[in-house]
Amino acid sequence: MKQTVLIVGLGLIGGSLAMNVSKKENVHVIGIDQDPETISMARKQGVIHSTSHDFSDAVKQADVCVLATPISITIQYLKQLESIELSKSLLVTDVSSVKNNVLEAANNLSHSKVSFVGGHPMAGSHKQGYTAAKPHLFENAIYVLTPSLHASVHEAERLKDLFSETEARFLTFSTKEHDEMTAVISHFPHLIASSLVHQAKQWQETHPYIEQLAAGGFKDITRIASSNPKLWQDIFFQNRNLLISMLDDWMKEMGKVKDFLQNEESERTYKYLLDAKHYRDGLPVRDRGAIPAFYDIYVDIHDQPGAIYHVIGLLADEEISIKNIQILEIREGITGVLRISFAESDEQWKSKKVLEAHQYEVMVQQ
Ligand SMILES: NC(=O)c1ccc[n+]([C@@H]2O[C@H](COP(=O)([O-])OP(=O)(O)OC[C@H]3O[C@@H](n4cnc5c(N)ncnc54)[C@H](O)[C@@H]3O)[C@@H](O)[C@H]2O)c1
Ligand SMILES: O=C(O)C(=O)C[C@]1(C(=O)O)C=C[C@@H](O)C=C1
Repeated sequence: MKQTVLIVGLGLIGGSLAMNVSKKENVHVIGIDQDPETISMARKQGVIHSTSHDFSDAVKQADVCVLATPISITIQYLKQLESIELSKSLLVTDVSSVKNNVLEAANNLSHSKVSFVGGHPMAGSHKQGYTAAKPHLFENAIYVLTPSLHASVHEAERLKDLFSETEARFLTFSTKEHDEMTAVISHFPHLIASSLVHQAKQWQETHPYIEQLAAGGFKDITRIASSNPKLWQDIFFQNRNLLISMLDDWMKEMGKVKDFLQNEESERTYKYLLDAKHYRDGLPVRDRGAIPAFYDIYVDIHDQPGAIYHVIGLLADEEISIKNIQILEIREGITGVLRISFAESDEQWKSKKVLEAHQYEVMVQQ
């Protein structure tokens, strides 16, 4: 049976989801975005089949609605649903990084035709907008579902089926569990990354060479500070209470480390670093199934003669051995993506470094 899927917000996340949903048979994708340029690119590339200037009109045609806008706007759209007259049932989901206020709005809906299952694909980028969207963005990533009070298991299953092309792995959590865990592994680290950049900026006033010295370590730990500040302002305020309490814990923890240093407690300092290393080293890297595991990178290339040859040549010059290479996406005039697989993790990271040194954009599959 043909399904009509409305995706509101075709930026990094909504655009990437649309690229997957539109691959499915019997799905008609309606896209809405406030930016006309975004709509025009998505239509040209066949990522959406039609568009609308009116949310209510589009919702009336849809079987599923995906809200992929900034969180506070997603909440406004959810509230609007209450007063829209629908002739058929509508399954609504979102992609918001913080869930408490979204789920509160969804639980408050008393529309008999609307059910809501929250969603959060745990993959992204510091980049924004449709031009940063990629069909493989969610491959192997965790996709968290947070059903509202009125949703059934069947509705969560429908979403998993709709997003099956993403190859994400679905997990269901309560809103509270979700917001606590994402505060720890995403929102708070973002705040610390921004604070480290501020510290460097202040030191640069008296040490002008700081920016030249900022190498691998500083760049790795602060990459996310280059994200869209408007989006993260929203995330911080949606998860404000948890961030405040985590800041208190962090300052206590830093006080402890300060004591180690002031009291010259080298053993305890060593143990602090060792415990962190053990936990970090033990984080799951990737799934190893029956098929031999490869270590993949994704490289953005432009649609021009010799583009693939150039990438392979750079790796060959460094004697890096490639196990597999796949062209994921090349359409005339737009960027394509190469997936290159290696047998060893070291080769994967070395390739990233080599290609980035030649201005390629590289994503490592972890
Ligand atoms: N960036 C990430 O890494 C990431 C990861 C997972 C989830 N999320 C969540 O995804 C959502 C979107 O983030 P993003 O990174 O895709 O942002 P983005 O800026 O790339 O995309 C947002 C899109 O929404 C459109 N938009 C804004 N207001 C609108 C409105 N009123 N009506 C219609 N369209 C509107 C914008 O034009 C843009 O195309 C956020 O809720 C965020 O919490 C982000
Ligand atoms: O990789 C990045 O740049 C991200 O910030 C992605 C990231 C994360 O913190 O892991 C950011 C926000 C999302 O809600 C989910 C994923």
